[in-house]
Amino acid sequence: EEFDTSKTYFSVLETRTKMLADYACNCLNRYGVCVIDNFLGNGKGLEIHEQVQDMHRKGLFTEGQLMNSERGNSNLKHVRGDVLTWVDGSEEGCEDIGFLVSSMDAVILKCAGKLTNVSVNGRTKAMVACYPGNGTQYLRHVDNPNDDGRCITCIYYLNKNWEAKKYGGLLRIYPEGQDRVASIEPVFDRLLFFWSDRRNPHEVMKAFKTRYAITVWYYDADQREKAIKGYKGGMKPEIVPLHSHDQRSVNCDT
Ligand SMILES: COc1ccc2cc(-c3cnc(C(=O)NCC(=O)O)c(O)c3)ccc2c1
Ligand SMILES: [Mn+2]
Repeated sequence: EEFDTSKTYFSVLETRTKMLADYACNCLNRYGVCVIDNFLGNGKGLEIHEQVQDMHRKGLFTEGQLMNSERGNSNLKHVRGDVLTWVDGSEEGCEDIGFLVSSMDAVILKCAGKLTNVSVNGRTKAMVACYPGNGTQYLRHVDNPNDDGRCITCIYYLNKNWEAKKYGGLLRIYPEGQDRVASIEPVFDRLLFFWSDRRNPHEVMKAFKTRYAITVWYYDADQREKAIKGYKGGMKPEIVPLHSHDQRSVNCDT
């Protein structure tokens, strides 16, 4: 009978997503950091890069907001120089970003029950960020220092032929209590997961070429519940349910 390629495609995708999830859980539980290269492949990666460049050209990026703690700093550019915009991936011209966050969700959904002390029940929208490349950086910080509910930072890099020696822009993570530094190049089609809390102080080194990244933060159900009750400012705990590829929003524990 007719060879059903679509079924084969989805079963291969399913198997690969499960394999990536197992790898991510092992790395996160053991090292607190996980790097996956060639996440979506050259074609899809280029489409996402194209959409982000279009958004940038249309002037949709704004100056990176500063958290209250950073506001005290007089020269705001000095703390962080990224410009950014938030998308949920359903907007006009953001379809490929939508595909990316669904692919991130698909991996996280398959991690259910296998991440130490974490039960993911949602995420932020996608933050599309650009370091303009005029020596802009992001000084050492912790994404979630005050238990605002975010447990995993997930970053997808879009930068073709990135050479850290020439363009800088390394992400440096200083895992708490370890004398090791993770230096991560923001290379095209690279996906990165790391715990968002104090276990992973990190910085973005000065970038001398336009540097694009798309980030989502995943929420832990319990921590977010508590954060909502005692909400005291900071990253607003707006939550997006996870979407697997058939666009149904599913809860991890179903
Ligand atoms: C209250 O509104 C906002 C709005 C946006 C915010 C964005 C960040 C942020 C945090 N981390 C990084 C980072 O570490 N990037 C690493 C890399 O690009 O390799 C980054 O680029 C941006 C933090 C707080 C925010 C608060
Ligand atoms: Mn950060």
